[in-house]
Amino acid sequence: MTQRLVLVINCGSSSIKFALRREGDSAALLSGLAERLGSDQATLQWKTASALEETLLEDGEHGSAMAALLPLIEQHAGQPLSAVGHRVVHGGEHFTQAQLIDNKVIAAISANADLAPLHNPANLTGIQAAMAVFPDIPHVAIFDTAFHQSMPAYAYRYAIPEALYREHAIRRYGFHGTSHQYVTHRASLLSGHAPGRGAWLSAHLGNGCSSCAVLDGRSLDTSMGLTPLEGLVMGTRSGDVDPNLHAHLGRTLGWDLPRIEQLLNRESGLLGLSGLTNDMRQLEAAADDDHEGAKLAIEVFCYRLARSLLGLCAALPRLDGLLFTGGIGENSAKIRARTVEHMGAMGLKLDEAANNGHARGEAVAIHAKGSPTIWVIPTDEERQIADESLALLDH
Ligand SMILES: Nc1ncnc2c1ncn2[C@@H]1O[C@H](COP(=O)(O)OP(=O)(O)O)[C@@H](O)[C@H]1O
Ligand SMILES: CC(=O)OP(=O)(O)O
Ligand SMILES: [Mg+2]
Repeated sequence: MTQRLVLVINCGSSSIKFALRREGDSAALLSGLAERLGSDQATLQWKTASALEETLLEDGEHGSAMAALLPLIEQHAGQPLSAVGHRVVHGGEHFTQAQLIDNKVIAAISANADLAPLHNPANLTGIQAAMAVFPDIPHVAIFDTAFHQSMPAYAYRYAIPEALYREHAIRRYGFHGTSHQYVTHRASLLSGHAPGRGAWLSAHLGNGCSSCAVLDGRSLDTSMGLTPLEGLVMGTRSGDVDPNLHAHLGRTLGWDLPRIEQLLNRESGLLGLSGLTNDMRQLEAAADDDHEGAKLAIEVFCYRLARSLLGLCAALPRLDGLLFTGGIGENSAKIRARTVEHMGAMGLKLDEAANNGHARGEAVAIHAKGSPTIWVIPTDEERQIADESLALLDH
């Protein structure tokens, strides 16, 4: 029997990540990234086992990026696709698992757009563009929120009147579930636990950042909430602020809600603190050159992350390990070191040589002797999405 092929689309506001995966293979046949969409510098990069290529996209919108992907997919597939799996960030309370996309599912994703303004509208654009290009195969939505539906009520409820939950579904949802699920499962295998078992803290640190407590494959609590703004300091998002900030800015500066939303989602976080950039690699370089804003942004990022992780220990009966993943978590020895320095209360300590010597793309243990385990585990949201898409077709 031929192994099935799945195309995975992870559509962001200005980028599309994609992967073509054959069932059972450990590596993607083809993977790539279209970025700076919506600008005149949009590019499409893709790689296979043997090549890495890049081209400029003349009309760099999501639709034309999707159209540019098609010939690449056909060229590398060698057989028809069985499904397209789409990352969808906010699934609300309706979606606890993968869904075959139809008009009803599209309407529900659209209805959740207010709760993930940076993400759901872009996810829908990707779905519609891919459906236009591949109209005859199943399209599957995999939700960032689904994995966190196992959280107990005491973790997901806000301390506000009950009617707001009952009538308006206002509660904590959590995001990056695909990534937290993937890395904690890998950690169980790498650490010699039974598959999926163990008590883990997971730190997903990319442009969006979240932490999560996972026990035996179930999310028990996480740092993001109703929307992907709650919790940690991120690239351009503030994470937690005093909720009275909204009223204060309204009263004292006359700011309306869209202005405040813009401030907290797009102008804050590492960018806001440093006054320089949302990009951690650039911040680290600037901090090395003694840029005060960059140094402070890094300090706040690490301290707030450690505080969140220590807080999440409340959800776990013990700690088997701490996992770092995402662009920052996988690549920045400095961020890992500074964060773990704040976590001595839980007995966590890094092996400096292992932390500094970590090779990109590999899963490695980086803890000192006597410390709970600490791992760097490259995430693979696309692989998890491909697996879940195929599992849905088999149901
Ligand atoms: N070598 C590195 N050192 C520090 N930060 C890095 C490094 N490589 C990537 N990053 C950071 O990772 C972040 C992007 O993470 P990524 O997971 O790719 O983002 P996304 O959430 O868009 O998928 C950026 O802040 C980038 O600067
Ligand atoms: C939910 C979220 O923050 O996603 P991303 O990291 O892709 O921005
Ligand atoms: Mg991400």
